[in-house]
Amino acid sequence: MFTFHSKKPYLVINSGFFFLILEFLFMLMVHQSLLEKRLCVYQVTDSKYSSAGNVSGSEQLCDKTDCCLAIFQIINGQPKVDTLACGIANMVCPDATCRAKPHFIDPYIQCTCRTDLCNGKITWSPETEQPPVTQHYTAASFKILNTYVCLKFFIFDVYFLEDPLQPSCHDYNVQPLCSCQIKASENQIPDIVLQEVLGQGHFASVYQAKQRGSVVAVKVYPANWKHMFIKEKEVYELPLMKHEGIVKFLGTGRKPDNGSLLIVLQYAEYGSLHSFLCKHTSSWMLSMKLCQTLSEGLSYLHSDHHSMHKPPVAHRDLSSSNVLVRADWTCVLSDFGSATILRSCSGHRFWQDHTTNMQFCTLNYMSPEILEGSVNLSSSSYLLQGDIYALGLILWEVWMRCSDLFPGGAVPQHLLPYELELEANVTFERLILYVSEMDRRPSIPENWKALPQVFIMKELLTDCWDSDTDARLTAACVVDRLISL
Ligand SMILES: Nc1ncnc2c1ncn2[C@@H]1O[C@H](COP(=O)(O)OP(=O)(O)OP(=O)(O)O)[C@@H](O)[C@H]1O
Repeated sequence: MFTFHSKKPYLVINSGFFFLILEFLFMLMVHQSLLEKRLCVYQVTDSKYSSAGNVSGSEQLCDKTDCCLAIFQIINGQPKVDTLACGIANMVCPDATCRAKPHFIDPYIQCTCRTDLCNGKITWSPETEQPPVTQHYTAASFKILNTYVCLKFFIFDVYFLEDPLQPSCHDYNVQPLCSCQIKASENQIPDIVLQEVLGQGHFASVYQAKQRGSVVAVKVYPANWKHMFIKEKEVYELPLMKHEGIVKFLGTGRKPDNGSLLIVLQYAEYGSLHSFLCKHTSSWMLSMKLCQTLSEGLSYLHSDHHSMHKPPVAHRDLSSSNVLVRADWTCVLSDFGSATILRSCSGHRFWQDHTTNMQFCTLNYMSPEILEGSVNLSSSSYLLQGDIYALGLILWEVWMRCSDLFPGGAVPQHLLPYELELEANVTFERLILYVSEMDRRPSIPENWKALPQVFIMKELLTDCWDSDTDARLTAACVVDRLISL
């Protein structure tokens, strides 16, 4: 293997051994990079960010990623710090320094970078063609304007490549909202009188309100969350979004006193499915009505009526809190703040890379592939499949409150998925271990086994929350299976 010349020693290595050494060096580098933990500037208002690593003063030692993250809001032409912290697990950050990218959510910009404390220094060039500005931030100068991101998000972006060899594709273009689409079309809706608060979310508050004698629900976004308001409004305003399974959208408006932005919706008398299940048990027929109307709503949301310009929409934050129950015990989908419109692509190929699109979904309902960050970035169908996983969990929640499924026994209190197994405060770490690594799901009670329909129900749940995303049912199939029950 080795040949030494007497004067000049040459090392002659056979190719197998050469590659072995290369592999060893590569493993060593990987090992080193794993040992080396990234240090990021830390300044956030949302304590959830602290779970991304150990915080010491204004610095954070990242646990799950090599990337630092920075989010800025442009105010009066200058970037102001919004969030500085470690990125989320599996984030990809090709840049060594923090080079701000125009964010499709106006007026924010963001960067990810992979050198220590790189997120404390941003290079940003405003659209006005001014020379690039490099801003340094010290811990003392940070002024946090808004809480922006929580643990519950993942990140992607879309790139398109013309490919004449592939004139049509079977997938969808994940449609980012660009600032050119933002039209200030909100009108002041007259005669709205806000009454009691129905719910308080991450960005908005929902009120019961009176409008010309009718009861309506009004979602109020503070003026500085305009981008979230626009994102949700855009989904409601899609063609053919009127459906029995989707909460009726009545219009938008603006509060004259403080500029808050309003989305006016049909009022759902029982509130969220979550609060309904907390207060009520249901018969078999009622639980089937809830499940079926919910699945029909999702099936419609996912449907593609291409010729009529209704693209499929992935909800991406499906949970029992984002499903409403009307007076006739039918379910409607609501809260499209995280939804993604999947536009058909023709003559284009695309792939997705990690930049930004926030997903504020509820931890318990995050599918294994989203928890792991191992979503298939070459396809957008994973977004729909993520909804199906959440749908399976909600069906389980409904059936767990069905008195006919616990004959002679007490119906358990309402439980969120995994609440029994992992207790009320489910953490990301415990959930990923349980759901992904152990491939476990909410347990099916023993009582159910005596019932004739349980086999189909179990199969339906299993086929919704399968860890193999391609093995999951479509929402339309879920509807069919429920009808067969
Ligand atoms: N149309 C409605 N009728 C009755 N109650 C409603 C209606 N819309 C929303 N709510 C109540 O308000 C709560 C919050 O609504 P929504 O999820 O739209 O707000 P959000 O700010 O997006 O919340 P989150 O950030 O937690 O998803 C719901 O869980 C529900 O209890």
